[in-house]
Amino acid sequence: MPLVSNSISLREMEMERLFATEKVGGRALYKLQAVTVFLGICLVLCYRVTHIPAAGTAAWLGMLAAELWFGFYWILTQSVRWRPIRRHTFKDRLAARYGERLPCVDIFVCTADPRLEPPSLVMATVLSLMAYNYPPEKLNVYLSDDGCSILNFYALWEAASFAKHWLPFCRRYNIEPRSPAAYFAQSDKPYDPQALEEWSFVKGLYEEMTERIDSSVRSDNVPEEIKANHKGFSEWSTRLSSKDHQPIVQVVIDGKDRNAVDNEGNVLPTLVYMAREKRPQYHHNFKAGAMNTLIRVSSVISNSPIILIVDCDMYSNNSDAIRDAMCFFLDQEMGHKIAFVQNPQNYNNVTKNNIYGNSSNVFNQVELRGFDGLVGPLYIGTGCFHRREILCGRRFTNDYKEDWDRGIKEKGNLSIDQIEEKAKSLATCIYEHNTQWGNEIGVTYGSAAEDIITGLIIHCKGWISVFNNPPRAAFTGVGPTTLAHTIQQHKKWCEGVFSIFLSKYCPFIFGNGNISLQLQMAYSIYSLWAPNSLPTLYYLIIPSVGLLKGIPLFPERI
Ligand SMILES: O=c1ccn([C@@H]2O[C@H](COP(=O)(O)OP(=O)(O)O[C@H]3O[C@H](CO)[C@@H](O)[C@H](O)[C@H]3O)[C@@H](O)[C@H]2O)c(=O)[nH]1
Ligand SMILES: [Mn+2]
Repeated sequence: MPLVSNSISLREMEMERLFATEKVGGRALYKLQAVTVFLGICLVLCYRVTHIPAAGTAAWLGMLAAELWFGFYWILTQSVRWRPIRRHTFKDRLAARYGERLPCVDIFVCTADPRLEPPSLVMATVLSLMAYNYPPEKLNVYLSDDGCSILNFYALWEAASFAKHWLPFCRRYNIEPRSPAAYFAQSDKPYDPQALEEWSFVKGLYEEMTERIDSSVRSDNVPEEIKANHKGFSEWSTRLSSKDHQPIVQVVIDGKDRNAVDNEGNVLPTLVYMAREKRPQYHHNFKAGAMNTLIRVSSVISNSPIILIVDCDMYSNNSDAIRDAMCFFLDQEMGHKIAFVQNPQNYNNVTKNNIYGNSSNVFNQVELRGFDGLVGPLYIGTGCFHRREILCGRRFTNDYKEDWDRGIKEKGNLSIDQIEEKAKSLATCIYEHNTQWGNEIGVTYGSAAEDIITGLIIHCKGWISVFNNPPRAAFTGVGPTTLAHTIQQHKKWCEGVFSIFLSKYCPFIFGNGNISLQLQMAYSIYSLWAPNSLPTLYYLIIPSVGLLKGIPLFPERI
């Protein structure tokens, strides 16, 4: 009975999978609606072409041009609406198969300005990332400080000692979220007296630490007696400017050191501070430059196969997020094709009905899922797990096998000081000169939307990506709430993605032959945001002007 045995083996194969993919329902209805919209667009265009008036011809033709554009743009958007999919992971199967034999992970957090991104909040993010439900000896957290601020270094030093209490507390009570700032703001006092005692003790420690950090920020100074505690403070013995300074790499916690343990004797994750060299005469390439330096610096300290990139204002909200990502990377059928696992960018300070649309519901709930149905979501800069090799430029080949066991796990012959010196030599301004960094290797330079372009190149090299949107969001952060901030952020994004469209990375040119036409269209939705504003403005302004002047631009009777 070959049929039956076939179906059993197929079922068994399904049971082996670490994640499932399902189509989002209601597609037939959506497609029906889309066909009616398409017909509507055609009818509007027909009417425009066949009813050109004698008076106000130019304005009428302008309306036609705007409608042609809207029709074209609507067709582009269908690429991400046609077949959205949903994923879910099987962490129990991952645990059954691998136990704790999981790959090492390097976590990159970036910050740029202690005035705009308060060090105490950056530390809440760092602590949430150190507290993942993942073997701590396999976690390495790197903070890139583009502001080169002693305040951030001091805050990280404080966070390292608070982590000795925080990590066991998180583990014992299995709390969520693991950002102490978010947790204490949300959680109620526990009823159990013993738990309450510990809760109050840890909360007290956290508040005292935050107060010390905040007061040093207010006075823009770190007390002298504290500076004696760590050799790293001597880097700031001369006053440094954020735009002109030597490279700094300081291993604040060395996870390979047997003495680096929390107050219950468990290993701590490695924690590293980095401020890459900055000189006025060299371009620093913003966040992309920081990420590329971290890729190199981490390669001599931990060199993990997986890299998680997080903005400092986005804390980990789900301590299982790394295990979720591993369900994709370690899946036997698809894992070898997956370059990155992207989580949505959720904001906890923005309501669902925010008037500027900053909660990005359509993008997060519809479009990213639509991308996933094509080849996978774009890389959106934060909340993304990358494979190191692929971020460093590897092309897809079917025979490539990832070495999940890689990573520097044991103490080598070099001392920490020697490792730091080696890392510093990789964080200089001139290191990248005459190399392919920022071009063929690492995050791509030249656009304010370095993330989108990097993701596009990875897709063009044959890899796929995965969108993971678990019920409990993996990351949440602070989004813009005022009109001024919203405009500023949208301007940066619009400029960034439009510059991609005008460059050699234009999805229709660069993607031609490398990715499907649908994916080229999908990328273009965002690349064409900026020009989309022109017909929109025209459509808003000209009909009103026409109304005032008595020139009708819409049919008077239907
Ligand atoms: O020279 C710089 C500039 C920025 N950053 C950091 O980059 C992150 C993102 O910058 P931000 O100014 O907050 O931009 P957003 O508009 O919030 O960022 C979104 O858009 C960016 C560009 O598309 C992506 O890189 C981000 O990941 C994504 O969250 C922040 O953590 C900054 O600290 C640096 O490290 N160095
Ligand atoms: Mn931000």
